[in-house]
Amino acid sequence: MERLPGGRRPRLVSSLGLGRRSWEVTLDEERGAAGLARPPARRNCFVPISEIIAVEETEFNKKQRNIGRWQKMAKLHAFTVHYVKKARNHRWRCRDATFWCVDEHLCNQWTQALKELLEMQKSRPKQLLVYINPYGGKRQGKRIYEQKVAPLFSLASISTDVVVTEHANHAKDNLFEVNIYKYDGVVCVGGDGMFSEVMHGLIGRMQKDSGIDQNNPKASLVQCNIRIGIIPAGSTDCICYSTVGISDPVTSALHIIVGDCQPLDVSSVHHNNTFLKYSVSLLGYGFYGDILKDSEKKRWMGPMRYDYSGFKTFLSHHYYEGTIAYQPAKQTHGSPRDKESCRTGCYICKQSEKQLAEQNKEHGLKHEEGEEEWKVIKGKFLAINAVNMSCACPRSPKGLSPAAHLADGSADLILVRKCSRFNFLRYLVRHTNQDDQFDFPFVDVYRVKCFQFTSKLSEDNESNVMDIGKKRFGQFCRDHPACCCNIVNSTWNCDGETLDSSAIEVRVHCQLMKLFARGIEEDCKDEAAHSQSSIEQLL
Ligand SMILES: Nc1ncnc2c1ncn2[C@@H]1O[C@H](COP(=O)(O)OP(=O)(O)OP(=O)(O)O)[C@@H](O)[C@H]1O
Ligand SMILES: CCCCCCCCCCCCC/C=C/[C@@H](O)[C@H](CO)NC(=O)CCCCC
Ligand SMILES: [Ca+2]
Repeated sequence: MERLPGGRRPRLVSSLGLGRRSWEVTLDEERGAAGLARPPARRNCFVPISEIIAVEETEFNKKQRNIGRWQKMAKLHAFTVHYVKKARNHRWRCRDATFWCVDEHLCNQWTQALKELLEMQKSRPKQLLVYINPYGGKRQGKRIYEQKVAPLFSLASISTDVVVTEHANHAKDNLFEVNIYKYDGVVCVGGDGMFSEVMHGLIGRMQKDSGIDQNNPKASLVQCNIRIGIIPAGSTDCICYSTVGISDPVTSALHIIVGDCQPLDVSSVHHNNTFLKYSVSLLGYGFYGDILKDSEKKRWMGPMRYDYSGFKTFLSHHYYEGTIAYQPAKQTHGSPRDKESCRTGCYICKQSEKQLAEQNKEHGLKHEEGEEEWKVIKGKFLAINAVNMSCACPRSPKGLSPAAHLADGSADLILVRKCSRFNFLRYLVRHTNQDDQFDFPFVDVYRVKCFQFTSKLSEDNESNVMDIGKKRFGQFCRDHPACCCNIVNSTWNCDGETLDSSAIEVRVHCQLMKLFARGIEEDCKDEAAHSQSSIEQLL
């Protein structure tokens, strides 16, 4: 085909068959879309090129019958376009449309042009490294990958190296050994814990290869440009749900195929200049730490373990004393009490991206310590939750902090002070409905860029190292036996992994890594326009 200046193809407009009818089909490179219209009524629809999964020549007679007289008159030539169909609740599905015509040359011209345009989608992965946790969630990871995901990858001509993990940390250790640079992305099939493993492997490997010491809490970490794709097959799947809007393996596979990219903030957790963990979703002490610790003993229950341990922990109603010091995130434009949530193309996250690029230009990788003041809060808390993202999941569809941003360089620090069981239940119920969960006198929320926490017990231990009599681990408050003030420490729940250290230092690293996702898309308000734009509706 002849090219226009700049190498572009002229607009391709042809009369092609689809189903039993003839359509005016357009390939508009400038608009980045392929569309079809049916004269004279001109009902039309367009599919963005970026949402076409694959194009293939089709043996017409095998696939399509019943198109009437055309089939008898001449040999028909056909090609099939596989594309993304957006359904309700952020669910994506793969649909196909087979176009036919009598002119073989025209058919080849269309197939060729579409294939070339797909080749030009440079953000699409060609080679992926896949880790499957066969024991995550309901133990369906392998089946989900083989039946729902692998066929789509193969349709999109993505080649894969697949590792089914044999033990915990298998994926993480493996990422330090393989040549990760030959892959366009790493896919984890499992839950938040499996994602965490892959993220630790990738971030750790990047720092190792760049000579950066992860034990230094002030180190500026090297961004990881190898994207991670999450095929949800775990118990909570909070990271997938909060970044895609649904926990659905086919939807996630399609986001990987079309090459979506969503930057993500990562918090580093240190104790005494020793690196402990990274966190992207929930870093929770008290309620969520205790649930996790109890539920780990009941892994055999599958996802139900969280309901069982959640109920038990709620009844135990333990609170913990400690001190939190934090630096507010002054550079971000939002607030945790905003009514707007982080959505695809989020303005606030875009601003943070610009700031980050400017900072890197000015200081390179050198970390500039801010002069901002530290705020200090002492108290008795039922829960201390720091979230880098909303933490929406099927159990809590708007999450623990509905206005938290995926990539603004900050975390929301939620402090739930000692209160009655009834009030705590009211707070928990608001995780699941539309009411404002921060509108309680015993709940405070701050947007922070870093914080430190020291439990009362570790403060006491530090100041009275010699006074062994004061270390009464495992006992309850002697002064008030019925007060539920537990003088043992709680545990940190770090993205679903336990962390026993009760004195930690946390810092948010803006957009340290990237996912094959695009954030949650705005709901299509105009349902009529939405349905009109689907090929199925036209046929
Ligand atoms: N082959 C394996 N055998 C045992 N444990 C494994 C294996 N592969 C991975 N793991 C570990 O299993 C843990 C839990 O896995 P995963 O996150 O997939 O499921 P989950 O805990 O049910 O879901 P969620 O994290 O969403 O609550 C991870 O921390 C991971 O390190
Ligand atoms: C009476 C109704 C009360 C209902 C209360 C429901 C509250 C649900 C909130 C869920 C918040 C999930 C936050 C995400 C945490 C993940 O990083 C982590 C790893 O997967 N999951 C858990 O710790 C699992 C945590 C599960 C807690 C139940
Ligand atoms: Ca954030």
